[in-house]
Amino acid sequence: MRPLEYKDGALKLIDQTKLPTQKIYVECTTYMEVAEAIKNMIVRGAPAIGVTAAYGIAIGAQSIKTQSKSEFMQNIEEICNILRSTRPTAVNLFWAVDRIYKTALSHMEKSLDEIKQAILNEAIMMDSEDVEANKAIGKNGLSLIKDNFTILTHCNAGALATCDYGTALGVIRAAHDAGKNINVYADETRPYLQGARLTAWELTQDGIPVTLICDNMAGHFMKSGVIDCVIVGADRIAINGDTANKIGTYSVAVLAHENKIPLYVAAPLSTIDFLTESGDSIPIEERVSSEVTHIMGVQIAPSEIKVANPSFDVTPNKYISAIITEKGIIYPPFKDNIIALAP
Ligand SMILES: CSC[C@H]1O[C@H](OP(=O)(O)O)[C@H](O)[C@@H]1O
Repeated sequence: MRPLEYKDGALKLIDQTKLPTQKIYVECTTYMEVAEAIKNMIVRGAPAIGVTAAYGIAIGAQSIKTQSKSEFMQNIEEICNILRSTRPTAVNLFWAVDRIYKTALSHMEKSLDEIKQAILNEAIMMDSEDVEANKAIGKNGLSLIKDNFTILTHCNAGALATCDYGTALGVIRAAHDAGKNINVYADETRPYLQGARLTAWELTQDGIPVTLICDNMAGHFMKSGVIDCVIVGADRIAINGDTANKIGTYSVAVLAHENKIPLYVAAPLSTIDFLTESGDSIPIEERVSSEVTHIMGVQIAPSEIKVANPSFDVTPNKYISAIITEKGIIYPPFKDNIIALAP
């Protein structure tokens, strides 16, 4: 199940704001439409928004008419900055934009048409690399999942958050396909309900047993011995292992720690920020109030109410048992073991 598909100058996206009741698509033919799709969470999820931005630059490059290479690169820089400005927390976005920009620079001796093609080829390569990375994450995570495990997950770190297969849900898919008879408890994940709307939908589509719970029920099911482990995705992992993920992950992590339940982060290396020492300096996106005061357009709070809506929080490394990547499982001491993987 892929959230995005590039073909002949257009990027077709599943409109994730409409799932699960409607599976409709949005077609982006300009880089501004791609930027709006990321900003408005038509496409979301750290790896997915990175590759989406890469395709956005490729589409933008095709529209640049100048025959001057310096003007072309100025235009590319403007497009990159617009895509960088869409959302601040997922480091994959910045990693992807930087990789495309460097691709353009490394082909400067070529013709403009060849540079445009090189940019598109790089975006296509990043797309397929992400899918392969997710399948490797799934395979590497298998050793942590015992038969008959009940796994709690938060938000959606599934195929819809990546280019396919998912990270946290990649481990869950791999365990299910390996016949481990696992079942999943999915937090609804207020306020945007990625768990209720997306994870529950994905796992149901795949025939993986899933129970939807409200976020405030997670502690009860941990304390009562239902949950065997927690697996979540990530938007930015600092080199000391502190991890930014969907708001509510920190609460889940503290509850898991209190109940001696392992919490695993599943993420590709493109989610590790090798320039950030700790979670203290990870920017946290603040989103619009209406995401809290309305559910699917239905008002549930007074219009004039003051709202705080941080879209992510940071889980300190002491609450994380291991980080599952495509290169293998990273255990504490995270800083030494993460730096060893630095490009
Ligand atoms: C596979 S990373 C998914 C990651 O991104 C989500 O955030 P959002 O839905 O706001 O893009 C959430 O933090 C997931 O864990």
